[in-house]
Amino acid sequence: MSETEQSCGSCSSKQQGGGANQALQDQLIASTLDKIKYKLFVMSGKGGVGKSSVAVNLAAGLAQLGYKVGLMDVDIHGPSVPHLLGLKGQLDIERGRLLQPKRFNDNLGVVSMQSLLQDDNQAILWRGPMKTSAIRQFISDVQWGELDFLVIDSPPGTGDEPMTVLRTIPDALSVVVTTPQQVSLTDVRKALNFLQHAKANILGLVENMSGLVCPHCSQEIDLFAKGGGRELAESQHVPFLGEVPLDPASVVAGDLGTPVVLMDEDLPSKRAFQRLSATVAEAAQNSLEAVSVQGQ
Ligand SMILES: Nc1ncnc2c1ncn2[C@@H]1O[C@H](COP(=O)(O)OP(=O)(O)OP(=O)(O)O)[C@@H](O)[C@H]1O
Repeated sequence: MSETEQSCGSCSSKQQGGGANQALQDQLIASTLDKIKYKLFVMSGKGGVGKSSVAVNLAAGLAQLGYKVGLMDVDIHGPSVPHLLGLKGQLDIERGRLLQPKRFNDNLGVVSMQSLLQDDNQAILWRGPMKTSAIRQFISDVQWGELDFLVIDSPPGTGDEPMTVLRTIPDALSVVVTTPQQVSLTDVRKALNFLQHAKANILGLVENMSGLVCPHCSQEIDLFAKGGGRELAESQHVPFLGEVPLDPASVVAGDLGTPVVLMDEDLPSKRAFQRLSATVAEAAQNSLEAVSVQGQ
């Protein structure tokens, strides 16, 4: 594996074209986002808590409910969305044309920054400004059309990528993912501070890996304790959106490229993601209504 400074296909085509015009890009971003009703920004304070799994299953769960959904993965360094959905290959990039999302099914289209890179195995050494410009370009250059929901998966933490997404999509509703362990809860507190500082809209908190359902006896074991996410949400006055158990089937589903929420079997994590999707859809609708009432 070689390490290199690399630009994505989309960036390089614009550079050849004479550099991006910021005002024009702002217009393009605004016209893309205008056609999308709700933008869900899935984030976490800590890596490995299941943020991408939540983003993928939430997108697939909303699509299953009949909504038109887009899923955008802006994790440049560790994109897992294409793997979790079994999507391979790069997006077609033609100079001067908008990018078309890959279709996962009739209701769900997907784009990942990984599919813009020339070589999946190359480590990328992008610094802050490059990431910011690549993400803005990525948001402006995808032709989503009319969508009910755009689900955005970003890298963990409070770095350049989350900040760029929040600045570019000010009406994004943040869904914060945590696990019940103390170390994750401490990081999520920092993530909530970051969101408040960025004046972001917080839709609520999800507790992932919340108890383990034994595949043999179906008894629930509190492997990493349970309920810390709900308690934290209450103490921080943030809505609690739901909990998803630790379910080995979820890992198998991910490796098969099928979100667990779409599996045929009746699984604890499938049921949890279905509940979460319905709760999120309702919370998003309520939040938009609240904003329009405040604006009257
Ligand atoms: N509810 C769950 N039950 C069992 N395994 C899970 C669950 N949620 C996530 N996982 C597994 O945990 C691992 C990490 O999940 P995932 O990649 O979604 O986390 P992440 O927070 O997005 O990670 P990163 O910080 O790298 O972006 C994966 O192997 C995934 O299959």
